[in-house]
Amino acid sequence: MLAFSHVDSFYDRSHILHDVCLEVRDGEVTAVLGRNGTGKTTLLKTLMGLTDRIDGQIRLNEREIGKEPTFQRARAGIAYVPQGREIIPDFTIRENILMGSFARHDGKREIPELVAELFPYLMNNLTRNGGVLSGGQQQQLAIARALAADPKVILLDEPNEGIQPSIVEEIEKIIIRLNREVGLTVILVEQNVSFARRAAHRFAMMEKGRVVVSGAISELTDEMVHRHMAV
Ligand SMILES: Nc1ncnc2c1ncn2[C@@H]1O[C@H](COP(=O)(O)OP(=O)(O)OP(=O)(O)O)[C@@H](O)[C@H]1O
Repeated sequence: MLAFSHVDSFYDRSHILHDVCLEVRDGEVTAVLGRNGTGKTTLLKTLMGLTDRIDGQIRLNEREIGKEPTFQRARAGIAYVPQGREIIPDFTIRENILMGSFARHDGKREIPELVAELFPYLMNNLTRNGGVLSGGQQQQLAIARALAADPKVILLDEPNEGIQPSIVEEIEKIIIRLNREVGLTVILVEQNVSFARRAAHRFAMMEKGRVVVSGAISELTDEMVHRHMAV
């Protein structure tokens, strides 16, 4: 169980998250929804320790991680796939994947079997540079890098943004497999409500830095989507 308890989060003096309470259950997909600029990315960054300051508590099982540095949270099993993917263009595919392995708790520096199984294209092109890949391939690479940390929880920030429609379905299938077959806990920031409904067990809707409604995905009504997501 991952739990935010009355969390406020800041960039310098900008107060972005307000009194966020949220429980993310083990083995489930939790979709974080809301309009642009409502704090979804900041929620993930706060969990990774990438904002400047927080008040409140973040617990991973019984451990309070809210004041720990980012690398310790990564070692505790939380992996982050950022919006925009942040691939290192001049590093090869192999090097980009192995970057994730530095967060492994057991010190192994290897490409996991799971990555080979999920991403045959990457495995067949390990010496190509990350920068020459398409958006969809870079998204796969960013997920592979996260998996190289052998995480228990994976944070995905709009994984289908800017990706060709033909590849979107592939990425969606992989995300669902990571949860249903591999057993990873997933926090998915998503604008596509239809995918969120298919993939997620629970949802949290954000508005102006607050979680305004949350619950089982079956409780997400069209009226809520309209009220909190229509532009
Ligand atoms: N580094 C930063 N310094 C100051 N303010 C920031 C910073 N990053 C984001 N913000 C502000 O925090 C608020 C929430 O942004 P955030 O990116 O978390 O929203 P979001 O819901 O993920 O939106 P999007 O869908 O556009 O990514 C916005 O008002 C944004 O301008």
